[in-house]
Amino acid sequence: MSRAVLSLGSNLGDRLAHLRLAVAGFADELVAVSSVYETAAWGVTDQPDFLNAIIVVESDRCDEWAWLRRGQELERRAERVRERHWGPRTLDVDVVTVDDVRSDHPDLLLPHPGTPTRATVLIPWLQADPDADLPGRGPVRDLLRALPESEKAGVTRRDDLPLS
Ligand SMILES: Nc1ncnc2c1ncn2[C@@H]1O[C@H](COP(=O)(O)OP(=O)(O)OP(=O)(O)O)[C@@H](O)[C@H]1O
Ligand SMILES: Nc1nc2c(c(=O)[nH]1)N=C(CO)CN2
Repeated sequence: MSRAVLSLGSNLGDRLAHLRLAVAGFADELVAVSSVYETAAWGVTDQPDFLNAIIVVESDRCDEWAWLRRGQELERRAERVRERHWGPRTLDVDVVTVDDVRSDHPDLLLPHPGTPTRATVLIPWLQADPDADLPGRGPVRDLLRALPESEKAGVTRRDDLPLS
């Protein structure tokens, strides 16, 4: 059995519809789903706010590469156009972790290297799985506690935007 944590993001077009498309694409494998969070853009900051969420999925038919391919297929279905690094996108599906798998292959870095510093990942992940652990780095709860308040301030839970 393979268990993956996937980060969903959208800041173009109908953002909620794009996240819902991703959740529907993993409907048969869903174990946990966070709320939707509205988040100020990090990295490239002159772009619209994102909606972000975390889903936890499980299957005995997927390995880490299959989870990546499934996410990329959903990005294509959302008509994502790659224009700019860290730029606006209809749908981003990042593989945050797959069990304890470590990978330094550039096409699939695991755990996803941005995870420890991204409140946009850690906050919804902790909600979806209060016992979450980032392999090699420890409890998500502790990583989140270590982040500056300024990083967390831009992350707002939006329970008025249900994923299903
Ligand atoms: N853990 C991972 N999850 C998703 N894509 C990954 C991962 N590790 C490496 N990649 C590679 O990253 C490339 C796409 O990156 P993308 O344009 O989505 O990056 P980004 O989302 O803008 O930035 P970031 O990865 O820092 O969030 C793909 O070629 C994909 O194979
Ligand atoms: N708030 C927020 N900002 C971002 C995000 C994201 O998912 N949320 N993704 C990016 C590229 O992956 C760049 N910036």
